[in-house]
Amino acid sequence: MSIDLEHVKQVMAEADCLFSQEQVEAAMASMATEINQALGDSNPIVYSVMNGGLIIAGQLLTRLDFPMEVGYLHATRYRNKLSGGELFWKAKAEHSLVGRTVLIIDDILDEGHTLAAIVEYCKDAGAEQVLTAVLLDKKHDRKAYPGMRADFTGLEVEDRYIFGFGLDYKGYWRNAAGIFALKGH
Ligand SMILES: O=P(O)(O)OC[C@H]1O[C@H](OP(=O)(O)OP(=O)(O)O)[C@H](O)[C@@H]1O
Ligand code: HPA
Repeated sequence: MSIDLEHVKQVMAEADCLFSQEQVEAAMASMATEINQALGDSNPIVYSVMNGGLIIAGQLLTRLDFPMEVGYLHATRYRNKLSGGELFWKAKAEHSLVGRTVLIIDDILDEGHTLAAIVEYCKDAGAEQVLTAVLLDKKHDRKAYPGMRADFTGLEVEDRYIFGFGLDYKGYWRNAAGIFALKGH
């Protein structure tokens, strides 16, 4: 489906900037410090969750200072819409996860169904320990289970439709260097 580029530009022009690039980078630096302390000796496999996890993973990984293997998983449940549906797997792990520590990196824990399913998948595949890191945790009471949190969180974000730093508006603005909220949502 094609989208009107003028509309895409208008969305950015009208959006509210919730966090600047500097604030996001400071949050990633704090996450990296925590992850370096927690996982330094665990020889983990680190997976980014495509597509949204691409930017945060790329920028977080260079701040991590220990040996690791890196790969990606691709699971999606929003598919360019503003609300989530059933989880659709596009790519699963290429490594054996048996006995391994796995770190999953994603852009956002919104309702948490995506991360919950990925953690379950990794455990079913034999991972000894599965940890999760998200740039954003959206504040609301609709989590997959009460009190759900990632092991490492960068920033808490209000309950609006968010884009930038990997998060998209209808497939666009993943490249935006800040965290933005859609006008009226
Ligand atoms: O916590 P949840 O409510 O499950 O939502 C979070 C997930 O939604 C987004 O992915 P999406 O399905 O939009 O695919 P994308 O990464 O390709 O944008 C985001 O990147 C997370 O993976
Ligand atoms: O607020 C959001 N924005 C973009 N993608 C998302 N996936 C889950 N929540 C969001």
